[in-house]
Amino acid sequence: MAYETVLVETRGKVGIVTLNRPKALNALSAELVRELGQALDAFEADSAIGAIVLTGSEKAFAAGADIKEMATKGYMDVYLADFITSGWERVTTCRKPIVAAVAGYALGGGCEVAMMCDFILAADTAKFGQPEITIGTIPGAGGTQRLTRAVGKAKAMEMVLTGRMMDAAEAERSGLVSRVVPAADLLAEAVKAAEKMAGLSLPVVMLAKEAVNRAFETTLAEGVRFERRLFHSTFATEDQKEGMAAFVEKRPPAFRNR
Ligand SMILES: CC(C)(O)CC(=O)SCCNC(=O)CCNC(=O)[C@H](O)C(C)(C)COP(=O)(O)OP(=O)(O)OC[C@H]1O[C@@H](n2cnc3c(N)ncnc32)[C@H](O)[C@@H]1OP(=O)(O)O
Repeated sequence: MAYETVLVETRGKVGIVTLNRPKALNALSAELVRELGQALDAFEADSAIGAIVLTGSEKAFAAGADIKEMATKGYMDVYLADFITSGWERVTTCRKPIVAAVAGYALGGGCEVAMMCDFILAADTAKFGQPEITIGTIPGAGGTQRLTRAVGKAKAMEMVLTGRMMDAAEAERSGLVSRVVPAADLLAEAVKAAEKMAGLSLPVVMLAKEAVNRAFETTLAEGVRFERRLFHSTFATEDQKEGMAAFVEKRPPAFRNR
């Protein structure tokens, strides 16, 4: 598949998608979002891939939806096309784990796409924000919801109502990102985390991801019941037998994704 706006590569069991519109700070055009979806489809379908890294450039993970493409749209254009939902949420339906590796700006839709990933590793240069209010609109790809769940109401309100950006250190303190690393190490660290996941049992990793995501959708009691059922189901896998036998026998496990 030939891509124009993303670069796609593999390193062992890790698929890497790099957003690639450097002159527009990786603004998320319709074409880029479509190609991102195609790249994720390809990695999901590839049984050799166990985890995915989504990244951008040194200057920008992504500076948001493409404002030039969006500026003249009318209500019927955005309503009938269900603008933002269609295509963008492909990241949230990906069953394999996705790490966002963020350097530079992750603004508007860029911040929203990063938050759709399973976790965010940030370079010390990263800046997160929802500046839509400064251009006369509001977040439309989950920013008001996911940011609030990640950092709490006070910080989310300030960011959404004023457009203030958060730097990497504040993002880590606030729970938006899992870790901050030097910019030069960002991709290597993200690939290392992805390799770790890709070396585990894919079905069990998928179950774990599903269980954590359920925490955002349900009550504590329901979530705990759901988790217990998934936990029980791991005992039907060959990989649970292999993982525990390997521990007892003091050898590395050889998972077969079964
Ligand atoms: C998804 C929704 C619904 O939530 C909506 C959104 O995402 S709305 C978009 C939210 N994002 C923003 O408002 C950020 C817009 N960008 C900026 O504020 C600045 O570009 C910056 C602070 C990120 C960086 O500033 P600077 O270093 O001065 O670079 P620029 O000269 O401004 O930008 C370089 C180049 O990139 C183009 N650009 C940047 N962001 C976008 C964008 N979101 N859409 C389209 N194009 C963008 C910018 O226009 C420049 O290109 P040229 O005009 O020089 O060709």
